[in-house]
Amino acid sequence: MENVIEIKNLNKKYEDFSLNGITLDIPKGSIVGLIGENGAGKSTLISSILGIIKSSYDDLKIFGLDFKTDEINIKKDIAVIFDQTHYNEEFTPNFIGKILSRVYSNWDQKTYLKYLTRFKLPMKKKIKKFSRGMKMKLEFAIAFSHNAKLLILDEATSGLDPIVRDEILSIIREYTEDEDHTVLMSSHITSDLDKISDYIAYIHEGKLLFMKPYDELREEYGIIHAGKELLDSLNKDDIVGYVKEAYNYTILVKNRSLIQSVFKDLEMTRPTVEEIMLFHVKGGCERW
Ligand SMILES: Nc1ncnc2c1ncn2[C@@H]1O[C@H](COP(=O)(O)OP(=O)(O)OP(=O)(O)O)[C@@H](O)[C@H]1O
Repeated sequence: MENVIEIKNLNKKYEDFSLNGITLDIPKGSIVGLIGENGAGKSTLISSILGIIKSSYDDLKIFGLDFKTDEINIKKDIAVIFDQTHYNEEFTPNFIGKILSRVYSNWDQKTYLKYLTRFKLPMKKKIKKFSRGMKMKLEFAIAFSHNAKLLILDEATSGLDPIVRDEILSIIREYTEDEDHTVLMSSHITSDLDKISDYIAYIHEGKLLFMKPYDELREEYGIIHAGKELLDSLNKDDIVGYVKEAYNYTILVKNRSLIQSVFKDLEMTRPTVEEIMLFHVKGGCERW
């Protein structure tokens, strides 16, 4: 499988935090959801990949090109959307189009106008008068108008209402219908990632815990509601974490099919991304 991003042993050290030995491949044509608690290192990783902050690594390739020698070429094909617009709020979409047509050699003004119309964004209104949803849609219109092959979103959908978020998820899905298009997306709204991710990459305290296909995750893990007796009879290595509720335990297990083959009548549900994250972080505890 072709990879759009290949990172080998990326490290970044701050005084009180370090990203440690991140090795990660992002497959072409996929949507990769990047998860992790506050301060886990998601933004630091994204900024490192983009060269916004300086990090060390054994290898960083994007589109098969070496980031150290081809940064400028690589960046032409990347669009990044953060949780805030980085355009001057005095600008209008009309003016931004004019500027960007000079910045990007592959700027497509027709496509830009098409998206502005589709998103109902007024050409001549200053961005400062836009709602947050409108600002994010403008970012997407821009990203899609210079034919970016890699879209990186860092908390881009936070603070948006469910309807706008849903619309944005549809736009992202539509974007990846072209198999040359890839998305790396960090979000705390894990239900959004449940809806669209092909892979989940999980960063915890500066380390990559795993990067796995979403379907495999749902296949591998299971949620069990049971009593202490069952908790005690499970193989300890299969228990990712558990929570004691009023009358029983909620347990996140690995090796779901193996457990099911031993405990045939046991009811197991498939966990959401949020449950996988919570149980990994909290381990075994009385309650969250
Ligand atoms: N410029 C900086 N100088 C020192 N420490 C920093 C700097 N930028 C980030 N950090 C620290 O690095 C750690 C990781 O931050 P980062 O923003 O990457 O986490 P995150 O996973 O994106 O968190 P969140 O979900 O809250 O956005 C934090 O402890 C933060 O304080």
